[in-house]
Amino acid sequence: MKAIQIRDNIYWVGAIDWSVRNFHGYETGRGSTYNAYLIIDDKITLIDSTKKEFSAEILSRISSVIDPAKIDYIVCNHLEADHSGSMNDILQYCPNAQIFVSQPNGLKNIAKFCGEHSYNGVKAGDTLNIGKRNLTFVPVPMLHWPDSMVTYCPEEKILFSNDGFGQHLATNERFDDEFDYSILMHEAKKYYANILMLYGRQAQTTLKTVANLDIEMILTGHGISWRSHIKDILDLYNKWSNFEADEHKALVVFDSMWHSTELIAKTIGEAFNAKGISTKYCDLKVVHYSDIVTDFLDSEYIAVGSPTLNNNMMPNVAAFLCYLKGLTPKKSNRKALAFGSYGWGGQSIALVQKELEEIGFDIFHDMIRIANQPTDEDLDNIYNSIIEKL
Ligand SMILES: Cc1cc2nc3c(=O)[nH]c(=O)nc-3n(C[C@H](O)[C@H](O)[C@H](O)COP(=O)(O)O)c2cc1C
Repeated sequence: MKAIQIRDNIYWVGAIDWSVRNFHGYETGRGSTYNAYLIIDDKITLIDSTKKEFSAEILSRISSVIDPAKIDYIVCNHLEADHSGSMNDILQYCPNAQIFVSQPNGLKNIAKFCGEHSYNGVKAGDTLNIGKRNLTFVPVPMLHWPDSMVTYCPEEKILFSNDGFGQHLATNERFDDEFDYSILMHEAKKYYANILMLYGRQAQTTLKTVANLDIEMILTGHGISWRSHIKDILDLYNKWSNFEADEHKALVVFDSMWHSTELIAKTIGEAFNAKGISTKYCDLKVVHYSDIVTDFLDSEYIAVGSPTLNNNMMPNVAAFLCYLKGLTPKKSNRKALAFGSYGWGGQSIALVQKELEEIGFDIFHDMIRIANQPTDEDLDNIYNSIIEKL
């Protein structure tokens, strides 16, 4: 397989994963890529690698430019196996290559990911000269692991951003001006929501650092890289990392066995719409939670409903709330409501509300509990009561 030239003597040598549909629970309907970059300078330098399953692919792309035995330096911006998994296989060809990883967090753990080798720890601002070019290391802890860092090349004005600004997208195109803009931005938002939403503070710190750099290209660790829409993606990261909500957006998330909770969900949505708040229905039987959190990222309101099943909420709803709880920053101040139908005990609704409170949402309306199927009168009451609160 061939490398793709990015600039003179800089190549993309990553792998395209057309088939991946589940990435640690995140539904990746458009696949993904594991991006790695090769710089040919006095010291031949590889930046990041791929999942282990793609060792042959990265090695063949590297081999289309140089003999992998000639690699002098490898930069590991992030230990996670999608960026480091093939490093051990690559090192079989260039056992004397020097490896650079963040210090202390990368250095502490890299052997567990890449095997026993000699590693060099780098700190904020450390610079590695590779010939005509320099590489400056900028650790970005918890964006999204403790070891995460980005690498900047001032001579090229390129930021190798690893997981920052990436998207899960399998594509032969490498740059933002070669690909459908709205799909790209949607996937960038989905990536931020599912991987980085919890780490808004760290993203803000990174954005401040990035703002001081002269950047012509952001070469990402996944999907498409940025050269024409850098300002757009930085502005969006600023908005997302501030956790800014649109007061005209609501989500109604539910599961339902016999449609009663579903009827309540539709009524709640109609009330939102009547107040000019655009509402998305998310039936957990068919909408994946990684898509729901993408919409949640900028929705002011969220209503979550579950019928009672065996004294509990539905498993789908519990899974969604568990995922949402893990990703939502503290003090999020989003507005929430619990609802559902039940047959006798009706425990699910209070359990949902408790989870919403624990996540830190403002409960803007009393929980809605309806025994069995809601009557027209029940639905009218729900509609009017919600209108009153909005
Ligand atoms: C398998 C099963 C278990 C149930 N367990 C409970 C329960 O423990 N407590 C309760 O109040 N209702 C229970 N119900 C009744 C449902 O909550 C009730 O039928 C409700 O109206 C269903 O809402 P839905 O139409 O949104 O699915 C159960 C129903 C089924 C089918």
